[in-house]
Amino acid sequence: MGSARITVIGTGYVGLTTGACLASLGHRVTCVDVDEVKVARLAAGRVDILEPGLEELVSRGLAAGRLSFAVGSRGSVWNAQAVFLCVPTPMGARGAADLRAVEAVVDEIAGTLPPGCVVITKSTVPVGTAQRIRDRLGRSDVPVVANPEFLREGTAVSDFLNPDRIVVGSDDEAAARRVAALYADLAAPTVVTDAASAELVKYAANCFLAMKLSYVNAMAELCERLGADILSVTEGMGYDHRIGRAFLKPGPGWGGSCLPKDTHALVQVAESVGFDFSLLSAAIGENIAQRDRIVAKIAGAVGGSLAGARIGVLGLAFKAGTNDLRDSPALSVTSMLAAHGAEVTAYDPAIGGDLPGMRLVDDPYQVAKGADAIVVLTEWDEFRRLDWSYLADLMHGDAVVDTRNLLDPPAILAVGLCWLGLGRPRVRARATA
Ligand SMILES: NC(=O)C1=CN([C@@H]2O[C@H](COP(=O)(O)OP(=O)(O)OC[C@H]3O[C@@H](n4cnc5c(N)ncnc54)[C@H](O)[C@@H]3O)[C@@H](O)[C@H]2O)C=CC1
Ligand SMILES: O=C(O)[C@H]1O[C@H](OP(=O)(O)OP(=O)(O)OC[C@H]2O[C@@H](n3ccc(=O)[nH]c3=O)[C@H](O)[C@@H]2O)[C@H](O)[C@@H](O)[C@@H]1O
Repeated sequence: MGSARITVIGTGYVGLTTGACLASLGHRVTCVDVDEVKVARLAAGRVDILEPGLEELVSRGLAAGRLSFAVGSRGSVWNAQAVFLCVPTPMGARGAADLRAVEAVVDEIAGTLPPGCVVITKSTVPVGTAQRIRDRLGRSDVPVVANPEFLREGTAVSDFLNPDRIVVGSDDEAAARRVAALYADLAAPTVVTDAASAELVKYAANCFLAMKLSYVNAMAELCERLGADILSVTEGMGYDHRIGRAFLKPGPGWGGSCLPKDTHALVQVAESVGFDFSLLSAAIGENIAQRDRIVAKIAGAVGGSLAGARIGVLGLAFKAGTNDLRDSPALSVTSMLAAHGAEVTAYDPAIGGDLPGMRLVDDPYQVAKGADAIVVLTEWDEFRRLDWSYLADLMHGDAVVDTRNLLDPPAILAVGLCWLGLGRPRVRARATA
């Protein structure tokens, strides 16, 4: 397909990035959503999610006439050659993926899809979904192709345009190759396979990453108990090409809109075919334990009890570079602190407004006023550049709990504060030791 007519349904992180990037590759793209306000803002070139380069790409697409926005999918597919489904597939009952949005869209478009148009699942969907969509569409002239997306939030545009690989799977190989051709200009390694394998690649990759993180978080805990330093341990591991350096940073647990729901969904899919995926279940359990350990560490830093303790939190997003709070470990930790009776004041450079269980402020120094401890939960770069001497003056206590190992311990030590990282030796100022 040289320049194709494409409809993208769902304009969230994946849909909007897909639409804007495909338009930048020369395709003519209509992006559709049920949210009328969002569509109106996008049509005016306004992007509300924090994604470097996305707003510029949307503006360029609009100006070139290659990108447009519409409400409702039924009227937006009649002349499409390819329709991408990018709607949410959140965690549903017993951890399974909730496919109601996908099914609703399929029902809406079934009657208006032109013959030969390819329907593509870019949403993360369990094995068998492409087949179920085919059955639901009831259209022998409309092939369905699974084409999972691997972009990360915060780097969505650059990940989409520089993918490690493209995966396309269908029981109609020609249709899979037509979809692969949409990305020809990206010159990425391409896996052309059956639909079930393509669907499983996505879960296999996300769940592997989640297991790697649970492993490294457990290793950090072991380092603390054994007197080793996780930085040296992961450095030593990372030089092994079979392991690699990426995804070896301990933190307050892995979160976000995908790893948590996808791990649960795969455990559930395995269960449905009689396989107890205990390895993956253990990684999920380890992720819950990690949050408990962080809360215990903070309690220990303020003398054992959180009741009445004043905790200043730096960072709420599930990772730096995004304003997404979905399944953020930072939010679970802050709500656990509040549930234990702590008074939480929090700051995040990308988050404003009101959040339950905390006072949200718009200046990092305000979290320090009268605080017994400052806790770093998201690895925003700007926290490295804070004036720790000023923060120490504002604080009541002396503990800095750095759950991302982000800060420079000697700088904290130099102003008389105590630094506690994850899996690292505790650093305490000599005067207060
Ligand atoms: N967020 C991410 O980094 C990634 C997400 N995914 C997968 O992509 C899918 C979408 O995720 P996000 O983009 O994060 O979701 P999102 O929540 O950011 O956006 C989804 C959009 O779909 C719209 N929508 C819902 N029902 C609709 C309908 N019936 N018709 C039209 N629009 C509808 C919503 O209004 C919203 O704008 C999920 O399956 C997710 O697992 C895959 C890779 C990366
Ligand atoms: O399916 C998805 O939605 C996406 O899920 C993740 O991307 P994302 O959710 O944007 O976040 P990651 O960068 O993977 O981070 C996930 C969590 O792990 C944590 N993390 C990551 C790396 C690390 O070294 N340490 C660590 O604690 C992050 O803080 C965050 O809470 C995958 O990385 C993407 O490939 C995938 O497309």
